[in-house]
Amino acid sequence: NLQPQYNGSYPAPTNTDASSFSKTKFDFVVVGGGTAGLVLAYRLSANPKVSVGVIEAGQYRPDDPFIGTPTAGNLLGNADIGTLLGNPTYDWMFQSVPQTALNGLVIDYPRGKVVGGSSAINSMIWQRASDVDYDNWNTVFGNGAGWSAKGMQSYFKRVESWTEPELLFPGQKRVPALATEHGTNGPISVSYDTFLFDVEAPSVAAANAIGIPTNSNPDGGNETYIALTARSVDPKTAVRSYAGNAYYQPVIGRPNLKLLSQAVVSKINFSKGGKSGIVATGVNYIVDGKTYTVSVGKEVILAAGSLKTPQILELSGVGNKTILSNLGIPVVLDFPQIGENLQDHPVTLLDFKVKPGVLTLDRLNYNKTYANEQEALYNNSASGALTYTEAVIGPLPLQATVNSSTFNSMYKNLTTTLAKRKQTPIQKAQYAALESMVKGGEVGWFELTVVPSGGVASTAVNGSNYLTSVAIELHPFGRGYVHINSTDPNAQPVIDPKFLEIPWDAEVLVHGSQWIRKWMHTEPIAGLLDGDNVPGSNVQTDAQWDAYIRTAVRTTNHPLGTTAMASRALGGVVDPNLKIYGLANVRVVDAGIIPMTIGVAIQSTVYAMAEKAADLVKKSYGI
Ligand SMILES: Cc1cc2nc3c(=O)[nH]c(=O)nc-3n(C[C@H](O)[C@H](O)[C@H](O)COP(=O)(O)OP(=O)(O)OC[C@H]3O[C@@H](n4cnc5c(N)ncnc54)[C@H](O)[C@@H]3O)c2cc1C
Repeated sequence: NLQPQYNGSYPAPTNTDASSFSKTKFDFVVVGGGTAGLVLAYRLSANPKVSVGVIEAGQYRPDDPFIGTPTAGNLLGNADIGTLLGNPTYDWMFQSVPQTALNGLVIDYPRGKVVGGSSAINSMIWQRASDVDYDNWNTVFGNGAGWSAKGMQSYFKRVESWTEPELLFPGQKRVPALATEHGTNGPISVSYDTFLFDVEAPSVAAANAIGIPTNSNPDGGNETYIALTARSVDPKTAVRSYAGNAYYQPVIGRPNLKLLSQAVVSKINFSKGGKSGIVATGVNYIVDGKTYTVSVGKEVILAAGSLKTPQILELSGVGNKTILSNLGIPVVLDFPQIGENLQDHPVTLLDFKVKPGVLTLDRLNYNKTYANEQEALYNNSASGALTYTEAVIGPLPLQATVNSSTFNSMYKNLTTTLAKRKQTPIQKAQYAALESMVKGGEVGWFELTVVPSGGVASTAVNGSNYLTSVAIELHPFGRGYVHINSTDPNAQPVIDPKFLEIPWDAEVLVHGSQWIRKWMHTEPIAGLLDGDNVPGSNVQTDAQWDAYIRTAVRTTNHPLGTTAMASRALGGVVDPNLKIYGLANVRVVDAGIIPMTIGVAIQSTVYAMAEKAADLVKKSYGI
């Protein structure tokens, strides 16, 4: 067996316990041992003179095969296939409030609750956005050149140990520039699928046939069009590479790094009135129903994720004073922008029947002999179907999926809608940037994907094969929020992504879904399919598609923006050093600081941002 073996039982012990942790005064307390939090822990504790304490609500599960095996966990973030999502050992299992524009539909919001956070349960897709997305962080949001695409590039490389692809898609060339974009000595292994099913290459060829080229270097500043997508998987062992095994396991022995697992942070404690202003003095956390306090020497770093960091701030008295006062929480700092500006990529689902004999992932579910064979291959040689992650992904400019008259009419409707809305300063800046981006066609607006299985858009019939295509809107205009409605730190926050509340967002998904159907009816993929499944071919007109997608919207699991990095004038929550305005020593380092959605899946950006944050923290203290 190629997997490294942890021979003990789960949850595995870390290197501290609740009581000894509370007796230590750490230089830095990191709240959340997830994707970004563990990058901070790894980098800051590299200096033996710096003490770092990490508090993580989930368990420590080194070498857990459900986390490690690419297909065991999940293929698609929001699908109930697999063992990680909807399983309280790994997942916070949040849900949105009923979505007004989706006839009250409630959206499942999985979030990693384990050492490694969401990187332990995600779909492992590894993408980098087009330059313009990061350049906006510099110019539109006022954060300076360090946050531009150029300023971030060395941090993307610092994360990665990249291995070049073995297989190539139709239309793909080996370009040396792909290698120079990537790092080769970083903690996260980045590689490509070595096993594909029968539907990927024909799908790419069909897209090529209708004018969508293959992009041989999607990481070189232009993400658009179809690529063989990289993934965070170790190519030698075919095991998921994530914050837990890449940024924590190797440094568990550092005496100056303590990670307390299964502990829920309930509050940051502040002192007020001194010349430094509002200073965080420590953090409260709950283990087995008992509350402990740990003190902090330098800083509290919040890395609890975009849906939990605002909750911790609000429970600590930092947030909208009306929300806090209604719950009887004493106000430390009135900060109405905390928890606002929630953005996410909405996705809608379509599936198609695949002809008998055409290999898809479904065979693992209904054919025990095949499943056993593939399991043996995985265990003995790190190969076969169990190594699979989604490979065909294409962020397309909107103009590639709709004709110019449709584009012009959509754009006109958009400007009319926006003109009627009251916009906050950050929304004004975002909408202006989005309008210029969509017209420029430099970024992906609508993303196509191929999932070689059923069970996502509809219930799979045993013995049948499917192709699911997930249609994602990459730069939505909808803006939601996450806030508390309870003083209980274990209660889930109120999450409202406001999916499709701006009609443009629905139109993008309607036209995108129609494009996907056209694509799937194009050879050579058409010859492998047995017709539309869900929605059926009775769905034809724009109005019928609109009605369908409002039943089929899910999250792509990329919530962000709830503690946005932007200038004060725009209503940002953190400054370009990721420090919360108005607090002396609290930083946020998680997906919440990303000010606006980017045109790709976000994990590589979260890692790179956290690497940069570690440098910023070190610089502030000369360590
Ligand atoms: C199901 C799913 C699929 C995804 N697929 C992809 C993909 O394929 N590609 C991609 O690029 N991105 C993907 N993403 C998104 C990506 O994984 C996340 O955006 C990223 O990992 C977020 O990192 P983070 O550091 O902000 O938060 P997280 O990694 O979620 O870390 C937050 C940590 O804080 C802990 N925590 C929270 N509250 C408390 C508290 N009160 N006390 C103590 N600890 C606390 C949590 O348990 C968690 O470990 C996916 C996400 C999910 C959930």
